[in-house]
Amino acid sequence: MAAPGSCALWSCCGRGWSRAMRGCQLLGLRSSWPGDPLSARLLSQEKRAAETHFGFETVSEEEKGGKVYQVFESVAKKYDVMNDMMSLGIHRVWKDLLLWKMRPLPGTQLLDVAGGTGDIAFRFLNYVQSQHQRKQKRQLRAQQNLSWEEIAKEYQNEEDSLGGSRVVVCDINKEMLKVGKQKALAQGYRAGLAWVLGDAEELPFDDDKFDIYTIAFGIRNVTHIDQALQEAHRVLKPGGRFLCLEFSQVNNPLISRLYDLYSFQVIPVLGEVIAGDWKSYQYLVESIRRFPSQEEFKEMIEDAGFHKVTYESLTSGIVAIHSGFKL
Ligand SMILES: COc1cc(O)cc(C/C=C(\C)CC/C=C(\C)CC/C=C(\C)CC/C=C(\C)CC/C=C(\C)CC/C=C(\C)CC/C=C(\C)CC/C=C(\C)CC/C=C(\C)CCC=C(C)C)c1O
Ligand SMILES: C[S@@+](CC[C@H](N)C(=O)[O-])C[C@H]1O[C@@H](n2cnc3c(N)ncnc32)[C@H](O)[C@@H]1O
Repeated sequence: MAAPGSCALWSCCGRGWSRAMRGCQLLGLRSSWPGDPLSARLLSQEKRAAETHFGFETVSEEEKGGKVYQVFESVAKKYDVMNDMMSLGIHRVWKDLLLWKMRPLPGTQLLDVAGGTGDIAFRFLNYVQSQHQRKQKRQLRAQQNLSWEEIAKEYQNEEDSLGGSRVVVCDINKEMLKVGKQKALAQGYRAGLAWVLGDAEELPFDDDKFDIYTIAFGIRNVTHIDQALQEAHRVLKPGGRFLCLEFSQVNNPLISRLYDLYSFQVIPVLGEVIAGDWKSYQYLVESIRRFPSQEEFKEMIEDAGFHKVTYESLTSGIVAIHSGFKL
């Protein structure tokens, strides 16, 4: 396996330790010796608290990052085709809806975390480009006496065709980014697009930098969701918006039965047949069941400091889009 975002794993272990220390400090135990009974109890509680889930499996927090890395390293090349096959193309509609909800303005600086192979970024670039072109056409129509050279010049500046908008795709997985970059090249996306290797829990960006933060089908895989939400809050400018598209809780009992059947009986089989990878797709369906409900996730977003948090369930709650603002 390639180095699984080695810095991310280091920082994960480091954070576990520093959290334990911070907990002791808050309890006024800074000078206590790990050998005394109270400290030993606190440390063993900390050790238990450091367990988490990888699908239905209980694993240590340190292990989870590496396992998630392996999943996406393994599926990267077949990722896009799998999504179309498994969802019969429905994931495209969900992603389009995320963009329609976002309605980015000219000049928007977007950070797409866990951006993988670039689906949200490409939609963003299409959206801002078509908005900009519409505006440009309106302006050119209003200026009747321009020469053809002036008109041609308006259309030629590629950077400017986005009206100053930019998107940064940030993902922890080298293989997913590699597929994304190849796709961008093949589909002609170049201007206004950057690819950054980074962990949602420790974003490599300054404070107050972006207008919009998106995370689509990503947050479910993160070890410390609360930490990722705090990072989203940190990197957004005041007034900036958080948008998350993620699997959620189905609210119709009949659809829920069919959904379970499809998820557990069909998806891993498709994973095996198309991508030669049953386990990764078993993890996908298990991780979906482990993810908090719409209301629970809304509270987590509020706890991270976001305001005006709302959500919209799509396709009977199979997925939901959560939105919040940094004020
Ligand atoms: C490793 O981690 C991952 C790997 C990835 O490739 C992707 C992700 C993240 C995910 C995305 C980027 C989104 C795209 C991927 C998916 C949507 C796959 C996950 C799918 C589910 C958990 C199930 C829900 C699927 C859908 C809503 C798509 C529509 C599918 C159907 C309508 C099923 C049609 C299938 C058949 C007719 C085949 C025969 C099926 C059976 C014998 C089983 C019984 C099933 C049914 C009778 C129908 C199932 C009905 C539903 C699912 C309910 C649909 C409800 C409505 C349309 C309202 C990643 O993390
Ligand atoms: C299901 S894919 C979603 C990709 C893309 N957003 C989409 O909608 O198609 C999940 C992505 O989350 C990434 N990921 C998992 N844990 C992460 C973390 N801690 N930080 C950043 N990205 C992470 C994976 O590498 C993977 O590319």
